Amino acid sequence: MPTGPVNDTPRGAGGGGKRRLGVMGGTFDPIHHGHLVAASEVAAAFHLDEVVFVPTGEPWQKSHRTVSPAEDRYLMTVIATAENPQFSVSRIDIDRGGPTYTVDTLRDLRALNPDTDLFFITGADALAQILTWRDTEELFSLAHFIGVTRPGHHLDDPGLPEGIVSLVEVPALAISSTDCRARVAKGDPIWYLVPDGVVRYITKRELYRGE
Ligand SMILES: Nc1ncnc2c1ncn2[C@@H]1O[C@H](COP(=O)(O)OP(=O)(O)OP(=O)(O)O)[C@@H](O)[C@H]1O
Ligand SMILES: O=C(O)c1ccc[n+]([C@@H]2O[C@H](COP(=O)([O-])O)[C@@H](O)[C@H]2O)c1
Repeated sequence: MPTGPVNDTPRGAGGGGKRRLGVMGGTFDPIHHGHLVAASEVAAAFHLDEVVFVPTGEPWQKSHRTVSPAEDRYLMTVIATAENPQFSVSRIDIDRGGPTYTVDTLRDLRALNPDTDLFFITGADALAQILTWRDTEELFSLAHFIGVTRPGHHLDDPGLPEGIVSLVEVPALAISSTDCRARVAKGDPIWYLVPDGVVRYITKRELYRGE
């Protein structure tokens, strides 16, 4: 359930039966069970109708490292979410091209989904960086933000305007994409850290072997 020092009631709650769309943005290189559990928990706690996973095009704050091709990250995200009728995947950030800014993601999703309240889901580490994102004033006007707990990171409101962020405790899964990539590179298993289909896709496409 939502916890924390901030207002737990999203602005859209009870807002005349509007559709409630969760947005899970990420590089998903690869997608893992930490992402899926976070989205599932927030969907339940905030009575979301759907959660759309949005793989980044070019994640500008990860420019210090090589990111796998967008099509591989997109397909892994589709494979991982395919069985859940509440989950979908959007190509908007990939197809827009160039560096990915969440303000563009949310603007585009607003245009595509009239009469819908947006809930952007972030882990504690991403939330801590949010004031460094592009156009934060407009960003915070487009969605309610939901920060979720993540092992190794402290979850706190980093100073968003009042009522914009809710903090939610989710089951602790100490999984990161970085660790999954390192495991594949070393020949260690990633079974049960990522969905089975994603393990098979990584093997088929020989991702992460040379890292
Ligand atoms: N284990 C986890 N628990 C909760 N939230 C998570 C977890 N892993 C990632 N997230 C959140 O999911 C979103 C997308 O994360 P991202 O795709 O960058 O995965 P990552 O594991 O952090 O990747 P990397 O290790 O390559 O930086 C971010 O908001 C991040 O905080
Ligand atoms: O808008 C920005 O400037 C911005 C900067 C860094 C990250 N983000 C978004 O935060 C989400 C998680 O990013 P990442 O890099 O942790 O995968 C993803 O949707 C990114 O597009 C957004």
